[in-house]
Amino acid sequence: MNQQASVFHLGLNPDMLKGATLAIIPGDPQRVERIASLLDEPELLASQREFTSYLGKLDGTPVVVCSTGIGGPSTSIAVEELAQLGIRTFLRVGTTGAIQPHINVGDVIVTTASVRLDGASSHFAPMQFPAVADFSCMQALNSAALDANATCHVGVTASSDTFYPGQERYDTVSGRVVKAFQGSMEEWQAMGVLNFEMESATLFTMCASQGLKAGCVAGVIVNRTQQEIPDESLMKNTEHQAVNIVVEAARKMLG
Ligand SMILES: O=P(O)(O)O[C@H]1O[C@H](CO)[C@@H](O)[C@H]1O
Ligand SMILES: O=c1cc[nH]c(=O)[nH]1
Repeated sequence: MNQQASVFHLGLNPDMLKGATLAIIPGDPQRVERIASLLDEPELLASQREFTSYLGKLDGTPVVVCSTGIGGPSTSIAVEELAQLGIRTFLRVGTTGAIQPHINVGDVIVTTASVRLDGASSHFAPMQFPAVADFSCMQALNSAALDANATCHVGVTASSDTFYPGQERYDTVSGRVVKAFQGSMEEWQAMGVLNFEMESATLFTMCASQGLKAGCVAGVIVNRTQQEIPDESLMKNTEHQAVNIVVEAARKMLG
């Protein structure tokens, strides 16, 4: 904490959180206001770098919404500093690329555990430690998805530091992917991995290894077996569905 008792990056101090213990954490700062609008009495707290935060209430209980930015390093900062401020449960809501043919754009995925294709998680626990979601968070997210009549897939996610090589994308300047990732998507598919995203490995490892709870729901905006570029209008609807689900899951966690 600095001299004003604010944490280093988020621009928040303990008084501002009013005792909140649960945070909803999207990657995109622009998603924060939309999530906060579904809470009672939403109030902008701070906006610094990739970290925009709001406080709101669900059935009278304070809830924080704070963006993590893209990837493990910034996610680790957001989660660390929110935990310093008293947050104990983290519900990530993101967008994702599915890699199994039966998953459609518009579906949602609740992650049970993540393949640790990130670097930040190894700063919290050795690679033998699983990046596993908290069971009660998974249950709340799955139940909220069913209540919303969403098509929900529950399973393992590959969570990568990079959007391009780590997710075996060849539509890059060089057109190359390093050998370590060539053929990796096919291998994950064969192992039943559902999707790619970029934060859950760090989030789950740091939470599971430090007595914190974490869950992750993501809206499917592309299916990598069909297309690389998302349809903008479908993307917004998918994102909104995932947002509605995470807010209702938060309500269940607090109830
Ligand atoms: O939509 P968000 O939450 O940012 O999540 C996904 O989108 C970003 C990549 O486009 C990565 O952060 C990935 O995890
Ligand atoms: O393919 C995708 C889509 C969203 N986010 C990712 O990390 N990958």
